[in-house]
Amino acid sequence: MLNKYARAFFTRVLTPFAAFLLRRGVSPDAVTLIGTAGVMAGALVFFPRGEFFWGTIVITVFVFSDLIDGNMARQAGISSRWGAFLDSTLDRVADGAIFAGFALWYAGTGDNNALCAVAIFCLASGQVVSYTKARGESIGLPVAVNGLVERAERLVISLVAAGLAGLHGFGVPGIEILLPIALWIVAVGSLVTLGQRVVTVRRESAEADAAAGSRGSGATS
Ligand SMILES: CCCCCCCC/C=C\CCCCCCCC(=O)OC[C@H](COP(=O)(O)O[C@@H]1[C@H](O)[C@H](OP(=O)(O)O)[C@@H](O)[C@H](O)[C@H]1O)OC(=O)CCCCCCC/C=C\CCCCCCCC
Ligand SMILES: Nc1ccn([C@@H]2O[C@H](COP(=O)(O)O)[C@@H](O)[C@H]2O)c(=O)n1
Ligand SMILES: [Mg+2]
Ligand SMILES: [Mg+2]
Repeated sequence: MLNKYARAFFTRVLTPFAAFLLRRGVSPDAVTLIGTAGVMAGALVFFPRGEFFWGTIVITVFVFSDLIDGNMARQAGISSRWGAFLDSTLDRVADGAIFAGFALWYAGTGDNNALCAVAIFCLASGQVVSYTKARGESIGLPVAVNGLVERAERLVISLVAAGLAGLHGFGVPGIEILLPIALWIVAVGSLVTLGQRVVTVRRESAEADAAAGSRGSGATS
């Protein structure tokens, strides 16, 4: 949903900055790589120590690189298959680091095995949700579905909650409960999204196979 409705807004807002980086000779690939490194650092340095506010600030600064790199590539007319591969692959790395950061906190000082398991579930289910799209597209299907909790929702829900939960460290009482609530929402939402995508791929593959069958062709491996 956010991908559908918020992308146009952020494209408008970030286009001047993307143009500025291009003028300075920065490449889209460099933005992709630096952005991922920044997200990983924010998640794996701050979150395992329970420093959710500062971790979220660092991640938020760097996560927008994912909207800037493609913008730069399109403006410069250098969008490439390699860039698409790098962007999507490093998205998985960044997402893994964020939920690993939460899991490490609950496995350590946060001392809550159940929430550690929920964070690991968010990590794994998010990767599978993205894989369904990548694999569906690789076998020639459109995977045309607006899922309930796609990547943008996973990031916004968990990061807004983590940033607010981090205010507990500045003396705001009770607010740390937002992070467990967000993790449960992302976990359940990812499961629903997985179901939505599987149903879509099932329908689209049946339609494609039926169309191919009527032309005497077989399935794709
Ligand atoms: C005192 C309060 C302290 C609180 C401080 C924290 C506040 C800030 C908190 C959060 C901000 C979070 C911002 C997150 C922005 C996320 C942007 C982003 O990178 O989105 C990525 C997404 C998809 O990009 P791609 O097309 O490159 O990736 C594809 C995708 O990953 C597919 O995965 P799938 O969806 O299938 O799982 C893959 O299949 C595919 O391979 C891959 O290519 O981009 C978008 O969706 C674009 C829209 C993003 C809109 C984000 C809007 C959020 C902005 C701000 C919210 C901030 C609210 C602040 C509230 C503060 C409360 C106090
Ligand atoms: N280093 C890069 C990154 C991205 N691209 C192109 O942009 C598309 C992704 O756009 P986003 O707005 O989601 O970042 C991607 O599919 C590539 O076509 C690129 O060329 N090089
Ligand atoms: Mg990108
Ligand atoms: Mg991306």
